[in-house]
Amino acid sequence: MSQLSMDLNAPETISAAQWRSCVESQWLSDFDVAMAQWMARHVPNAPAELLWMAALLARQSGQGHVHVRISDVFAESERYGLATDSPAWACLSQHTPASLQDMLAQSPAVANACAGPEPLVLDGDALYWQRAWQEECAVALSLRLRIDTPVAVDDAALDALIDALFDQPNATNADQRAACRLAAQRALTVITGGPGTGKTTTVVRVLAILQSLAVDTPLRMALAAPTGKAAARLSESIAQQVATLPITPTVAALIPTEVSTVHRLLGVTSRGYRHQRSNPLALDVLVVDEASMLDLSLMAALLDALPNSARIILLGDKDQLASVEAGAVLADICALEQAPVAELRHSFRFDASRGIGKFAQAVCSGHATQAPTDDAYAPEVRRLDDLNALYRGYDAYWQTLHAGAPAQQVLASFERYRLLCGQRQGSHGVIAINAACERYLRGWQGGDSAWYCGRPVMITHNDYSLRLMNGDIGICLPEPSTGELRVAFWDGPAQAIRWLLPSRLTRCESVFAMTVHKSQGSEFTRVAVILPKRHSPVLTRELIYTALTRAREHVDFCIPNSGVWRQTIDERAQRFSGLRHRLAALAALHTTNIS
Ligand SMILES: Nc1ncnc2c1ncn2[C@@H]1O[C@H](COP(=O)(O)OP(=O)(O)OP(=O)(O)O)[C@@H](O)[C@H]1O
Repeated sequence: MSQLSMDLNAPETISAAQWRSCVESQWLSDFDVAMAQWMARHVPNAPAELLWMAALLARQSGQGHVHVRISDVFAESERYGLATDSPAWACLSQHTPASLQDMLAQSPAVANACAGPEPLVLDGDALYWQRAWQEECAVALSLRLRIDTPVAVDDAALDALIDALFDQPNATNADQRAACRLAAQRALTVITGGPGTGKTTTVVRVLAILQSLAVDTPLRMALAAPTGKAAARLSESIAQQVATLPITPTVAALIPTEVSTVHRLLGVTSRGYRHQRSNPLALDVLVVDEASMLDLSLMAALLDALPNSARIILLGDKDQLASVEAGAVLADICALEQAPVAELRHSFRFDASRGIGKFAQAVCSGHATQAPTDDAYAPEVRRLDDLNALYRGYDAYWQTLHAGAPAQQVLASFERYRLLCGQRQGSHGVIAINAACERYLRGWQGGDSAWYCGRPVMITHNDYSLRLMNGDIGICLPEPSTGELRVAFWDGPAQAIRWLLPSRLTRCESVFAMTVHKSQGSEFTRVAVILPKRHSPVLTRELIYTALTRAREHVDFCIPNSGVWRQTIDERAQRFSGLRHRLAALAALHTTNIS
């Protein structure tokens, strides 16, 4: 789908010149136009209104929204990028929201809140792609079923297990104890908290409790995360935690320590996922870490593959950015009334009264309206606008590299520092900063080949034949036995290295800098956050919070325009979806049926 591009010979309800001007003004992408043109070819006499709305829906989906509400388009046309002098607005504004809704409802391309062959669905005044509508309905039903299913637990046994696994109740473990209780009593639980609040500590205890309560029946439990990086991090900390628990060897042996990616768990094949309703996963309990990164489509696939009897425990930080793809499932569940959510508020990593911990709270609450220039957050958080100084953050990596250290050390050294940009484009975007950082670091090395010793690359798509996932990072180094340049990747949890020929990596890019979005699920000792000179809607409070909490010890902020900082803190990330509403409506239906 992403290969689609504008078709200059498409039927001319809307002229090629009009489409081109939408792309040139950056209101639409080539892909958005191609989607509308596809509609023009397949729907006889498609009116211009339908095509503009299809293009607008494609644009909004690209920004992570699941649907477009017609009333919102009229009430907030600016938010949708509809300039008053644009041909799209000239066409749409001839209508009232109700008349546009009626017109769309008459179209053979639009189904009326039901599954069917039509590419679009109108549900109330919300317009969806057919697939997204079906996924949202399925996710809502499956989550609601679990929220409403009571789980019988022996309370006395549960209390005894919690007492055995935790110190006496105190201010720092009270939330964790409550999270364990909730997770034992519910078929769906969200355990949310910022960095180092004990999500892993808690979930390991939850698994020990569930297994102990099941007595002699071994539970089939699995752990998964949306990215390879997040899976590797969880694997490491779970294994450490299980080893320290006061539990019997039998229970310990049943707690999984291997963490798979969600894609791998589902078993990706060329025809879709191996596990789905007709071939469900053989599981009683599934834990998904970094659940804020789960998009609607992946969540739908996961729930489809899980038997209804399986419990789900989602771990994540509800204040972080949502998934790259459309949807915000974790945030939607957390926003429900009486949601099965346990929040861990005490951070064991950051002191809430200083540095990163204090600044993260100020960002989250919207109080950090001043860029971090004062001493309130120093020395952990600094403002540093000199880009060359930020590039020098890679000095230690460059030294490890040129000392001829083994690949493991070079990869580990690279993981200690990262430049994080708010966006891809522009003079302070990922593309330009990567190029500038490469020039700066390579200055003395000479040569201009694309593949050079020390080039770090990130894979930009899932490549199952090479066992590489979107987001995996490798470094170009001389392979020790031949001295030839190859790309070194971590291979499994045992610190092994896999070497691949650069020419086999067809879709990858240099990664001295990455977007904050792409950094989700990763952690570094130090990060530098680079904001652009002009504000854009992707710059939000949640983006700053996510960037800041990627760092374990230190954060530098490069803020070329102080006004952009304030606008960014004032802007909230919003995802338009019907999931929250659908979950609430299903609860109301349930209550009515019972009464
Ligand atoms: N109740 C507790 N008492 C003492 N130390 C704790 C407690 N809970 C967690 N810790 C410690 O705090 C640190 C962070 O815990 P943990 O890794 O479970 O947090 P997390 O929320 O999963 O972190 P991350 O943000 O990396 O995902 C660990 O060193 C852990 O041992």
